[in-house]
Amino acid sequence: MIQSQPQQSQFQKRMQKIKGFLNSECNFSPVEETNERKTKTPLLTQQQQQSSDLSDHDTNYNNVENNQIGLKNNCFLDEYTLGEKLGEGTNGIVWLCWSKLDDQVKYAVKVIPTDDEEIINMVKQAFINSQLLKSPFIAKCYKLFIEQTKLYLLMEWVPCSNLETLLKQNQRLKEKQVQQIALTLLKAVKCLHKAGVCHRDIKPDNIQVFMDYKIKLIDFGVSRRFVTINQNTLRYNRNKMMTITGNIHYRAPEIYRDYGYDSQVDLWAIGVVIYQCLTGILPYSSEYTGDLIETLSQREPQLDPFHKQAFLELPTSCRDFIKRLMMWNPLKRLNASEALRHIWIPSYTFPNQIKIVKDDIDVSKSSQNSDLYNKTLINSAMMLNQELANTLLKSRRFDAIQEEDTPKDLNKSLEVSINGCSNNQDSLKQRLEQFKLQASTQIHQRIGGKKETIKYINTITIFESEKSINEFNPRMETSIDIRSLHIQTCKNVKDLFGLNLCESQVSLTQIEDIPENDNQQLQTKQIDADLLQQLTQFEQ
Ligand SMILES: Nc1ncnc2c1ncn2[C@@H]1O[C@H](COP(=O)(O)OP(=O)(O)OP(=O)(O)O)[C@@H](O)[C@H]1O
Repeated sequence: MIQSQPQQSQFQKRMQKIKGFLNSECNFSPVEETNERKTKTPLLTQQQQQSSDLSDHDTNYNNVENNQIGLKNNCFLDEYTLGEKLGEGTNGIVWLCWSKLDDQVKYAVKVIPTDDEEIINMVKQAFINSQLLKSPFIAKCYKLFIEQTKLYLLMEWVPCSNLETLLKQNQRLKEKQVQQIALTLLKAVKCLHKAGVCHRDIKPDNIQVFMDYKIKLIDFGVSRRFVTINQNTLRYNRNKMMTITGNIHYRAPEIYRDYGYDSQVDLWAIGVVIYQCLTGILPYSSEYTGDLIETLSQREPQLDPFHKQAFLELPTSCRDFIKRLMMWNPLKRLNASEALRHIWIPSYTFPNQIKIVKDDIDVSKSSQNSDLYNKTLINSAMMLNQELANTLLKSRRFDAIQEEDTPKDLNKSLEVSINGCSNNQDSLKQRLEQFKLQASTQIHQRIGGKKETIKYINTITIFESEKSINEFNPRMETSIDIRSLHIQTCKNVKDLFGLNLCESQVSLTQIEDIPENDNQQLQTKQIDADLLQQLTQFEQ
């Protein structure tokens, strides 16, 4: 269609402006949103401001080559052919497509009809945010074409259904399936947050689920960069977000607070998604939006969802996990890394072709299996520290879970006993003391307001090891041989962070879900002999 002269010049002007915007060292840093409250629909009305003194965190936009943004005269439809419709969102339709030069590789393209500059900037922002992310669990965005009345966002095609469709078909999913969804979703969000990006619209529609229940996160339409670096001071800023956005059923309560919110809102949304997948119901819902907003705006935690029958039927560790993700207070809520270490999240799976690098080993997972733990993985002081960190993390979170009731017994104690090698007893003791101090400080700060002291760790005892350090790891001077990690609780503590401790002296590896109708039985996982052998080889 031939444009009339005035329209053309207006369009050209706008393109000039956008080009200038893009070329000005590509400073797209999202900046603090205005303090003014805005309740807006995703994409259509959200406002973003520019700030010149803030630039991007840990990545520069030079990575985002200009040719990825189709600002030239090239039209999307000159280069790509549209196929079938894949889905429809509030702001546009998603189509299958392929390049005219190579029809073998398929893509998905979101076509957003608009000539509103604000929306153009928003989509650009979302596109740029997506460029910061490299995760197998996040759908890639390849190119953005900005044309006169349409935007074309070219993405990786994720050939599977979304979680919303799955839930419509099945209502509830099996625990194992949800565990896999949770694991991969948390990995996606961990990557997102590490890059300083908050998704802000995690919901079943935006989660594509494969046959093996691994996911890919899509739609960064309302995502926001919350970490920026101040060029003058070279210090990182964590910017609070203010805009009320995302689907109301997945919105964290702090979104309705005046002091702003941070990336922890994504963790709340994951908690809601998991709750919904396992119970078939939404934790907070109402016929009237106003009622829902009122519930979420309450200062005190609204705990009704945790008293619903469908929720109470879930296994203890699962309930514990959901509660920790749905902590009213975002500071008490697990972050993505912490959530990945929760006992409900399945361990890393070791595929047939085993390939492990040391950094990949999540020590906390090894603690779920005593053989694996004792024989192969934990053989350095560093790892011991990490293991203790996990113990303490859990202890610390024990405080957090008390959101529901006030602790009955404030004198609970926890003893961590480590079998260590005599050579390194002194340095080990020193490290542990230091660690203990740090831990108690943290706990003290956490509960300081209440002027109460809950002691989680009374003593850390180191026992002589049966074997000498050299037999295990001759290369590392500081390494120690830890035969097992024991924690001892006082008599009253039977249930720590939602899990049964059973005996007075149990290895962390033996903490398992409380079995139905058998509150004292201890279950230990059997280790796969092949896996153990492969891991042992790796250690050598
Ligand atoms: N990369 C993709 N690969 C395959 N299908 C996709 C892809 N992106 C989106 N879809 C499909 O298109 C549908 C619409 O996606 P879109 O992101 O536009 O909207 P939405 O997230 O459902 O809604 P809204 O934009 O209102 O939040 C999705 O639900 C999904 O099924």
